[in-house]
Amino acid sequence: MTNRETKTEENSTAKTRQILGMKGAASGETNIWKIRLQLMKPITWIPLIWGVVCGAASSGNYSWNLENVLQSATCMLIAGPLMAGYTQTLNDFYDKEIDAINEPYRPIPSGAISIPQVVTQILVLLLSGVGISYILDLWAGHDFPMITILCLFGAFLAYIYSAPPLKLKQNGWLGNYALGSSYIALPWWTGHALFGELNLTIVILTLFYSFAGLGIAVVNDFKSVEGDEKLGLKSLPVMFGIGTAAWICVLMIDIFQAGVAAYLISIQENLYAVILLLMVIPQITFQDMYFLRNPLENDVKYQASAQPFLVLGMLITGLALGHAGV
Ligand SMILES: C/C(=C\COP(=O)(O)OP(=O)(O)O)CCC[C@H](C)CCC[C@H](C)CCCC(C)C
Repeated sequence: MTNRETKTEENSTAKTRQILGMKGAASGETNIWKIRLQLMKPITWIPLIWGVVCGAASSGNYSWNLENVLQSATCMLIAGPLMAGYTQTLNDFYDKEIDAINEPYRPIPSGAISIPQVVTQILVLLLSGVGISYILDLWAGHDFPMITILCLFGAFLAYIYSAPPLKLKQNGWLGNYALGSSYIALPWWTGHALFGELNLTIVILTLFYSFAGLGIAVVNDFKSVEGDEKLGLKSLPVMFGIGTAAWICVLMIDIFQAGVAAYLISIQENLYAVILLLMVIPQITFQDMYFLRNPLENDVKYQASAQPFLVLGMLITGLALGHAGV
């Protein structure tokens, strides 16, 4: 490959990263809609959308008719573009200073978008998310507006995660559990509540599963150790050092998935439990091959290789719960 071809390829990768809201994005974008989309970090919508699918599966009531498809698509719109978009924009709004150190090319520290434009975006996304949640509750015939309540709860969690005085993200344990649970449990509850009755077993099991999400959330912290340290953010890599934090991270991911498999065995869903355990094996392999060897270099590579198996395991669990009628 010639130098010119390599440069062109690097440029297009940086552009893609910019649109998806990933680290290493290109700077200098002037189209305001692309900048707005970058702030909403579309890459982060995927787990929330997937969580809704898992919840629909665990309700045991999802059927492939047009109304259910449209209702689940609306729920995914709320969870992904609207509420995850709101959360990410709000987070970047409160992270101006730290992003100026860690990711200065991001839209706010680079000055690509003004503060009033950012505030408008936050409000529009939040109000649309809450409004459409209420419409979805009416459409699903809910006496109690569960989807709206979950949406408001998520909005509140997103606020205390990013904004002072609580700013949960400053604490490695609390912040990452809030992140893990709102990416696993919250959309799961929403999908389940849309098609069935949300119950305590689902709530507790998904909160348990969210500890694996905590591990995944910690992987995200290795990229920003320098800025976090300077600004006193107590992420796990800052508190325990890179090596120990990487081990905490992988143990959380593996042990809590295995715990969920043990629960599936306890409710006689043995086949689903075995499939879930089989999904953990490649994750352990990638932890050994990439992450534990060099967490700073291989964080993204590890996520890209291992995450598909974690999320498939979530769907297997959802199907098992739906099958068991939990
Ligand atoms: C902003 C979030 C993560 C980014 O964290 P951090 O600043 O450490 O990372 P970067 O350096 O990459 O910026 C996510 C925070 C999640 C939050 C606690 C709550 C999310 C709420 C849901 C989006 C609400 C979904 C409701 C729906 C399912 C009805």
